[in-house]
This record gives sequence, structure tokens and C-alpha cells, in this order.
Amino acid sequence: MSVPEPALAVVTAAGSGTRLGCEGPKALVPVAGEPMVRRAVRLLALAGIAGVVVTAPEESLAAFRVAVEGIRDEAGAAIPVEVTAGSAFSRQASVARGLDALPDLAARAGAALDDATPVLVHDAARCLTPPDLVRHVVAVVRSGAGAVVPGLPVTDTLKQVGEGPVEGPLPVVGTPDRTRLRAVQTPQGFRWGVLRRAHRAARGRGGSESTAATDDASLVEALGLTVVMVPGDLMALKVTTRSDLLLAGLLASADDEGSGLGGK
Ligand SMILES: Nc1ccn([C@@H]2O[C@H](COP(=O)(O)OP(=O)(O)OP(=O)(O)O)[C@@H](O)[C@H]2O)c(=O)n1
Ligand SMILES: C[C@](O)(CO)[C@H](O)COP(=O)(O)O
Repeated sequence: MSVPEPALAVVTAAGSGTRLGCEGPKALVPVAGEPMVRRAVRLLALAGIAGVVVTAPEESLAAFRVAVEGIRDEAGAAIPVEVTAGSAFSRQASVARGLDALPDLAARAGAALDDATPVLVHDAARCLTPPDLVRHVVAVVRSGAGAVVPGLPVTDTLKQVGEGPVEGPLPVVGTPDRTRLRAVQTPQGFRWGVLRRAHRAARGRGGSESTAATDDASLVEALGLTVVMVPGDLMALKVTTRSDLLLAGLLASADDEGSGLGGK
């Protein structure tokens, strides 16, 4: 049996954490005693990802390098982790910078980087993502999909609203059928050729939060290519607000103690 090509990842960690209201970079905030970025990269390594580029705030590169030192895979071997400057403008622009650093990272990891190489894009803020979900996304890319996203059915009724101030009041203009909607998570997985093409085509639009894409799969959709949805996992929640941080801390402590929490 042939050995599958190693998979690589870009972890986005250059955000400031405005909605969390933290003092320093959000990805350095600890969850159950471990900085979010370290936890996110460590779980990727345990899932067999061969090397990771981390995009960090430009002024905090040294602190991020310390935070991700000495991360090992399941067999105990250190994996290469490259910390590079992300963009203050948008997540999309940060991912683009991470992709620029990927060829050097692949060389350090002794991995090929050809059109079919599986490349994940993952949020440091989803720092509890189970290795099983990571492995599943990679497996679906290896089986031939160009782009794969995990997602969960929504449990609230969703309304579409008209124009107006965010705080409202706003007119309700529609109620989409929620059985066809999914709340999308990361890691999102791609064939390298597809991801590179999608980001190149969108390069001019990442300069501000209002014009940038909110995820990488939508850039692939914009090319008219197929994106496949697989079941997400509640543990892949995104730490955005104070209450998310509290919940993540509780879940991480329970999981670290081997409660078997997690899964769907
Ligand atoms: N310019 C940016 C913005 C976000 N991110 C990363 O993208 C992920 C998802 O972003 P989000 O949860 O919105 O983080 P922040 O931008 O830090 O949060 P906020 O919008 O509240 O400031 C995070 O891991 C964040 O670090 C990034 O790399 N570069
Ligand atoms: C990529 C993402 O996590 C998928 O749900 C999400 O769109 C990121 O949004 P954010 O506002 O940058 O946190």
C-alpha cells in the first residue's frame, strides 16, 4: 500500500480579539492553561499534519514562536511550525500570507507541495477541534475532493433582515429553510492547486473586513468549483466572545481529564 502524501496547514492567529476584549493577541489567551494557538497546532500535529504555518500579529512574532515551540506528533517527533506575519486587514489577507510561506514550510517538513497536496486552513480560535475531525477532512481531500468544509445543522430559526443599523430595529424580509443551512467550522481542507488558485483570484478583495471573504471555501465557490460539506463537531467551536472562552475552558478541562466529552 502506498503511503499518502503528508498534509500541511495554515493556522490563522493574527486577529486582535476585539469581540473577546482581551489585552494582547487573542490566540495567546490560555484555555485550560494552554495558549489557544498552541492547543490548536498541537491537536493538528496529533492528527498527523506534517507541518504548520501560523500567521501572527506582526508585533508579536517572538511571543508566538515561544508559544508553539516543541510541538510533537503522535509518535513524539517534532513537527516544523513556521510563524509568519499575518495581516491586520482581514482573515482572508492573513491566510494569503500564510499560503505564501507554505512552499518553505513544505521543504522543512520534507513534504511535497503539488496540486494534489492536502492543505488545511484552520482558526487558532477553534482550539479544541478533535484530531478525528481533522483526519476526516484530510481523508475526504485525499479521496479527490477539491474543497471540504465541516459544518453543523443550525438549531435557531434564522431570519434575513433588510438594510439598517446593526442594533435595529430592522425589517425581516425572509426565513430561510434551516434544514438546508449549516454553521461552518474549520479546518477547511483543499487540494493545494485549488486553494492557491482561489486565493490568487481573490487577492484584490482581501484589503478590508467588508470586502474580504469570511472563509476560504467561499473563494472556491466563487470560481464555480464544488465544495463538499462533512459533519462538524461541537468541540470545534470558535472562541469569539467572553462566554465562548468560559465554555471552551470548561470543555477543555473536562476533555483533558479524559471525560470522553466531545464528539457530536
Ligand atoms: N486579520 C485577521 C483576522 C483574524 N484572523 C484569525 O482568524 C480567526 C478567526 O477570526 P476571529 O475569531 O474573528 O478573531 P479576531 O479577528 O481576533 O476577533 P475579532 O473579530 O473579535 O477582533 C482567528 O483565529 C484570528 O486570529 C487573522 O489571522 N487575521
Ligand atoms: C472561517 C470561519 O471560522 C468559518 O465559520 C469564520 O467565517 C471566521 O469568521 P471570523 O469573523 O473571522 O471569526
